[in-house]
Amino acid sequence: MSAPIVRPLAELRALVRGWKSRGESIGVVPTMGALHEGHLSLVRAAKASCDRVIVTLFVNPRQFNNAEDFARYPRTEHADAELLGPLGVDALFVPDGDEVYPPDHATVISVSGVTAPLEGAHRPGHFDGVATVVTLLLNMTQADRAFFGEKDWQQLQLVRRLVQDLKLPVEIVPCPCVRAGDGLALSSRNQRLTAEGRARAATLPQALFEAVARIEAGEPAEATLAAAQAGLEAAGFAPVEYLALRDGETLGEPQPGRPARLLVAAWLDGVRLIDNLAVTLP
Ligand SMILES: Nc1ncnc2c1ncn2[C@@H]1O[C@H](COP(=O)(O)OP(=O)(O)OP(=O)(O)O)[C@@H](O)[C@H]1O
Ligand SMILES: CC(C)(CO)[C@@H](O)C(=O)[O-]
Ligand code: BAL
Repeated sequence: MSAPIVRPLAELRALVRGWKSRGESIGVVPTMGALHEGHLSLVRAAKASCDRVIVTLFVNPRQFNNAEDFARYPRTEHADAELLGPLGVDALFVPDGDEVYPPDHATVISVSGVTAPLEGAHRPGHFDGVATVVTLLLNMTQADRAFFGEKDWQQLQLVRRLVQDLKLPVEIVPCPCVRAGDGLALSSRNQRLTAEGRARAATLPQALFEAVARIEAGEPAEATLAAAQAGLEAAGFAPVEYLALRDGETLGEPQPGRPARLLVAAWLDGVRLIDNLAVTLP
């Protein structure tokens, strides 16, 4: 059986009111659809700790800095609902664009600092779109807990900052990145790779794992990252937008004694891939 699709906000609000009146906790998993095992792991985490689970599916036009990327983004709503049914999802909320952003919508949520480098620098406007829609989705669902994947590490730090700063009454639950057998982080954009490109894409996580091992063994980060980038370019990644060692929370310069993160964004055959790993600085 498919998960029930809910479109009007009024219908979602009625469900939420009923659940809250019975004291049931609500978890939300925000997505842009084209669901895969990465998303399903978030849903399972939500089911494990919440009485009710809402998955949202909204391909948010405001976070696409590239019109072609928006147009090509996979849209598989009915297959998504079928995948979610057996997991016991209570509602797949698929709001209409006009209800999320009516013509007179005039509010933008902008988080500074953590959003400035990396994705923020390469996708202008992207994080304003994410912050605005996440705030809307949290308000629309009234969730007690919201589940986000560590695959989108910088997005996760943005959401944590946003929730703290706006004092939103929701707990943000980070969920580990789910990878294919060859290490590639699952992502709906992987579907755009050819079979040959998909095989080569595993070079990306392999380069990250190797660089992390070297840095943790005490090799100088700068030279290690330069070698890793050259390896990626030799494997056909072009351009490598960034391959950077950062503080895991602020995304600023890494600090001794604090968790660090190695993050990458690189294009392979016209498909933009991102990934990241934890680094314990020696
Ligand atoms: N491999 C994964 N492991 C864990 N969580 C994931 C994974 N992929 C996506 N997520 C999480 O699922 C949520 C929805 O992500 P989204 O719908 O953008 O999926 P996606 O596959 O990452 O798509 P995209 O191709 O846009 O990157 C986010 O919190 C994201 O971090
Ligand atoms: C959090 C999110 C659903 C907001 O549109 C999106 O950025 C995503 O899928 O990671
Ligand atoms: N998973 C992040 C959504 C995006 O790339 O727009």
